Order: sequence, then C-alpha cells, then structure tokens
Amino acid sequence: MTDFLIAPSILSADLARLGDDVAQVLADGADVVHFDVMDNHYVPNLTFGPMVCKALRNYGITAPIDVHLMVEPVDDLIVQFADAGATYITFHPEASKHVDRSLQLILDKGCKAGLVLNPATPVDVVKPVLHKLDMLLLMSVNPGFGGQKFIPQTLDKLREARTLIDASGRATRLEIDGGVTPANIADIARAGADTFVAGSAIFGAESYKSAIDAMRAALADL
Ligand SMILES: O=C(CO)[C@@H](O)[C@H](O)COP(=O)(O)O
Ligand SMILES: [Fe+2]
Repeated sequence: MTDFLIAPSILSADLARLGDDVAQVLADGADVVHFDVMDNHYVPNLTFGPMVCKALRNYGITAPIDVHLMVEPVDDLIVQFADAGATYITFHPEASKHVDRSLQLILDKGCKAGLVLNPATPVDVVKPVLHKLDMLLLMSVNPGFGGQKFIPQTLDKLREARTLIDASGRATRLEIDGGVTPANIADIARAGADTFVAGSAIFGAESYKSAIDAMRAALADL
C-alpha cells in the first residue's frame, strides 16, 4: 500500500497563532508541514521567510517541514532555510539559472531536494536531474494564492510524472499542490500522487481532524 502523506499548507493557517495552529493540525493527523514562501517577485504575493521556519522549530515542531520556494533567485534562501530547519526544499526551475547546482546545494546542506512545476511547465523538464530529486511537486493551480480551483489537466501530468519516477527506480515522492479536497483526492492519488498539500480544505474546515480523516478515508481503498 502506498504511504500517503498529507501536508497542510500554512498559507491558510491562523498566522497570529501559527505555532499552536501547526501543532493542532499535526495532532489532528497531518504528516508534513507545507511552508509556502512567496517573494512578491516570482509570484504576486508575500508570505514568510526562514525566521518563521526557525520559530516553528524553536516552538517544538518536529514534523517534516516542506519548504516550497516561490522566490527568485533561490540559492541564498536555500541556505537560510536549510539552517532554519527545513526538511524538504523545493523550487521552481524557472527561478534558478543553474537548476542542477541549486539542487546540489540543497542536498549538500543535508536537506531533501525537489522541483516544482507550474501548470504550463512540461514534466520533461525534470528528466536531466531526476536522479537528484527526493520530491517532484506538480502545481495544480498557478502559484501565489491559496483557495484556487484544481486544474483538471494536472491529472495527465501526474500520470506522466508517475511513469517517469517509476522507471527511474528512485523513491522520489510525487506531490500535488492546489485545490486538493476530500472530494478529489482519490482521483489525484489514482493518477499517481502520494503527497497531498491542502491549505483551505484543512485550515478552512471547522474541524481539521474531520477534513484530514475524510481525506484518509478517500485514500483508504487505493
Ligand atoms: O503553493 C501554493 C499556492 O501557491 C499552495 O501550497 C496553496 O497554499 C494551496 O492552497 P489550497 O489550494 O489547498 O487552498
Ligand atoms: Fe505550496
């Protein structure tokens, strides 16, 4: 059975009481903390930086932190997030002049490395560096905001990415990000995803536990 991971995006958390909110969502069954970093340059929005990641670690959050860099350039922040306690660091290939070097920097800092593909970026882009990827993240919305609708064409890209990863023999995780809900998570998993980012569907729910349980129930028979 696939080891599915649920990764709530803190973009939709209560930022005024972030430590408590993250602790709560983990107690309610989440596996990974998805940490969206936006710079008002690569994407038209601004969020949080390495200090906030470090603050979560200092607060006692020990779960994996999955840092999704929507910034340009990436290398300085890779170093800062690695030092701040990131587990995974992923970036968009368009945002680095030297994608292989940036991936190697993440690995050399002792973190797990990943690339993120926008809806219009073809899966083929990752082929030359697949051997360095611990994570391949497919965006199922255009990056920059939570609460958008899942783009259905992403399912074909997931199938393509799953074939590529399986052929590589590497245990690269295939993550999906944007518009994931208890209603569509089973179709997304059938297309090949094993790691599910969900912001509004979890933090916007009345009960985090009910939302996460509903996702796990939808994945149970797969
Ligand atoms: O990276 C992003 C947006 O750019 C995401 O991680 C969103 O935060 C997901 O939010 P929902 O679509 O699940 O509300
Ligand atoms: Fe994200």
